[in-house]
Amino acid sequence: MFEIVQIAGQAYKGYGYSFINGKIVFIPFVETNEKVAIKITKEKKDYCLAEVVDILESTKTRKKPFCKYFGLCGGCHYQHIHYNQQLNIKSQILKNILKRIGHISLDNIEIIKSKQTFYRHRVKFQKKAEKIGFFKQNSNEFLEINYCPILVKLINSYIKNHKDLEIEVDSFFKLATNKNEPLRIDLSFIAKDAYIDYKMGSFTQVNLDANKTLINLILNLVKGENVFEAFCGIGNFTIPLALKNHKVEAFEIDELSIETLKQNAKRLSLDIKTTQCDLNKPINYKKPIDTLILDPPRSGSLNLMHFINNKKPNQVIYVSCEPPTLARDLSILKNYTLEKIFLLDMFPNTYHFETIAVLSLISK
Ligand SMILES: C[S@@+](CC[C@H](N)C(=O)[O-])C[C@H]1O[C@@H](n2cnc3c(N)ncnc32)[C@H](O)[C@@H]1O
Repeated sequence: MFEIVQIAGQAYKGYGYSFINGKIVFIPFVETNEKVAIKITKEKKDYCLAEVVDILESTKTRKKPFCKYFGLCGGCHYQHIHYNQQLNIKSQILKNILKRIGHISLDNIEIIKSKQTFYRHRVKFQKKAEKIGFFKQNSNEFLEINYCPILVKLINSYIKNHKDLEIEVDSFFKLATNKNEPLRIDLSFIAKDAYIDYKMGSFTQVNLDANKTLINLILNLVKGENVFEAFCGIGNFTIPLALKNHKVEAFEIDELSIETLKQNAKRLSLDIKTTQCDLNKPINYKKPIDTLILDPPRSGSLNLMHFINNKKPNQVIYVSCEPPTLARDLSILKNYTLEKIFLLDMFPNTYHFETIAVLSLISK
């Protein structure tokens, strides 16, 4: 049975929402104010999921998606919406989440755009027999692809030319860049000939252009000499900060990442103290901190919030890929004002984005 609804607003994770008999219904690939015919696909106690059967009235910001797999593939959520409107939606969603979960009201979010296609440098493919693909939207069903306009052109050429090779799916980029050569983050925009070499297996940012913007933003924001950096990975921020003469101590759980950071620091003759540790456990750190930077996984970091409340660094820079945990964590901080929030669109055409929150201590 079909229902006709008007889209009331946009929710996180790419959905629009509407209500049927007071119950919220989440619908992908729509935009606020559109009138659509939908079919309910899942009914839960508190909400329903639905799919669009027909668009009866569309918005002016709707456009034709540029990828033939859009709507089938689980990767993109917003190709049907003009880019500036995607940014408005993301910023509104961030504001709503900060208010609802963190009780934080904000007038201003500074939006930083990035390149809309061919930006992704790393990917995890699914493989079925000799075929390469992704999972379909909200399922484990395989979808064969021969092209992805979100991935960099190098990876696309690899899909075309080497489709029938036996490959480890998460080593795809390594193979595409010639077997065992180390991968590289170029830092020559900070210091001549500077770079970070790394191997597959550690976390790295997937959009290298937007990553440059992120590094520059952090370098411009950081105040003071002594920096405590939590969840440092392979040193994506650590090495640039040390190149700019900050005294950084970096903390991370992953052994390979810490080893990679150390090797890169050694080659660049940088004096960086690293600690391999689980930041969910109590942190014992006695030295003064001017700026604390954290870039946790999606789960956020309640433990770091308690550490910050006790330690009281002058400045906190929180880099987050998951607004709900960011909002939860910020609401716990005592004695800090939120100076600025940036929305860096690292993942155009998907619902994902990075948020950078800058806070300063009100009083010790
Ligand atoms: C979002 S990444 C950020 C890495 C780095 N800032 C970058 O830009 O590449 C999060 C990092 O946190 C690390 N991590 C996850 N859980 C952790 C924990 N409990 N303690 C310490 N580090 C952790 C991961 O290994 C990963 O390197």
